[in-house]
Amino acid sequence: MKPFIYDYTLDQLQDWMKENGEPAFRGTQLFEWLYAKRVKSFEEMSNLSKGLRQKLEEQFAFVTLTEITKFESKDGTVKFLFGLHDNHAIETVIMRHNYGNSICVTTQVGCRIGCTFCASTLGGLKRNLTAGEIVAQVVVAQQMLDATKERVSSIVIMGSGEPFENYDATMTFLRNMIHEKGLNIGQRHITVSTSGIVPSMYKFAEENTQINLAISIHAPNDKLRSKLMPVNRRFPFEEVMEACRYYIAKTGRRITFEYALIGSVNDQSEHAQELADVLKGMLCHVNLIPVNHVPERDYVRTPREQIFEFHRILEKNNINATIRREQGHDIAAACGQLRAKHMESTAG
Ligand SMILES: C[S@@+](CC[C@H](N)C(=O)[O-])C[C@H]1O[C@@H](n2cnc3c(N)ncnc32)[C@H](O)[C@@H]1O
Ligand code: SF4
Repeated sequence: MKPFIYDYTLDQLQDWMKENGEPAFRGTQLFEWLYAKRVKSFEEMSNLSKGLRQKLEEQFAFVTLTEITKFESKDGTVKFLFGLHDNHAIETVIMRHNYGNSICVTTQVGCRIGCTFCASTLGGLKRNLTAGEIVAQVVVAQQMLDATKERVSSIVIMGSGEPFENYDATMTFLRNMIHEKGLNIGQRHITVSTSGIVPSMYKFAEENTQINLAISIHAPNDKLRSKLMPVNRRFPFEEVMEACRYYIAKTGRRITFEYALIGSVNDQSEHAQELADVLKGMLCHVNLIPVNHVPERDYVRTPREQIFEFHRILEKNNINATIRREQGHDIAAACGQLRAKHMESTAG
């Protein structure tokens, strides 16, 4: 199979041009066609010679995603189920906010991490996405928004999969998203979320970017976290915290902790106090997320009053926290659910 043209960075495209007897700036032109003009074929790249377009066509594949379904929620959220060339399916979501459009991208087909509350991991990991398959999710979303002259203004890597277990593809994707000759998305408007893959957290601290880092913490201690997230046995709570402290010291940047509130499991006032004690003095923010119901799990949501109480305890302890506003609930926006349903309906 031919590699995807979106798998490459600008530098790599320039190198390819030079190796093929073309000046490096042709690589820049190609990059602009892909990201700034968002054409759908090599044929449309009118400032490249016919011979060069043919060569590109022979060596690279262009389209990587086919739309299986698209759901639109009342609040403007759009959820795509895309088919890949090998018949796997992935989800991508566009969320409309008053400050702009945010896109939630997927980095793997499924996930092997096994968090007990997450639909993405139900069938295990099928495979990593290539950088180009992650890029294409944003390009297709932007092509849809082009019709109404809107743009993707922020990106969250919070779809299915663990981005820090597909590190190189995720970094290539990020570099292409922030490039000024491409979609030029502000680094501070991009967030990568991890379940706490410690070696990749250290690596990310050295990348010298302004991209936000979010850690899915979901518990205030080692014991409870191991129950909810088996990955905690590989990278224990204290090691994750140590990596967070290193990241903050190295980058001077604030970390976001994501905490899904699960009724009577991790949502009691003692949990809030314990979390506050652990995070005291850290440059951080806590994002409280009422857990999305996953039919295969019997977790229930925390009652509203307890969510507010949890929030109050954090704030009283000077821990900056917000309760996440939910979007797309009416189309099962919870990550991985649309794909899980699709797999069920196509099985056998
Ligand atoms: C699907 S994960 C993808 C990124 C990465 N694998 C991670 O865990 O951070 C994105 C976020 O969704 C959260 N999440 C997963 N299932 C959820 C559920 N049923 N309800 C609420 N949040 C959930 C995760 O904990 C994580 O914070
Ligand atoms: S929450 Fe993230 S790491 Fe955990 S299973 Fe889901 S996608 Fe994987």
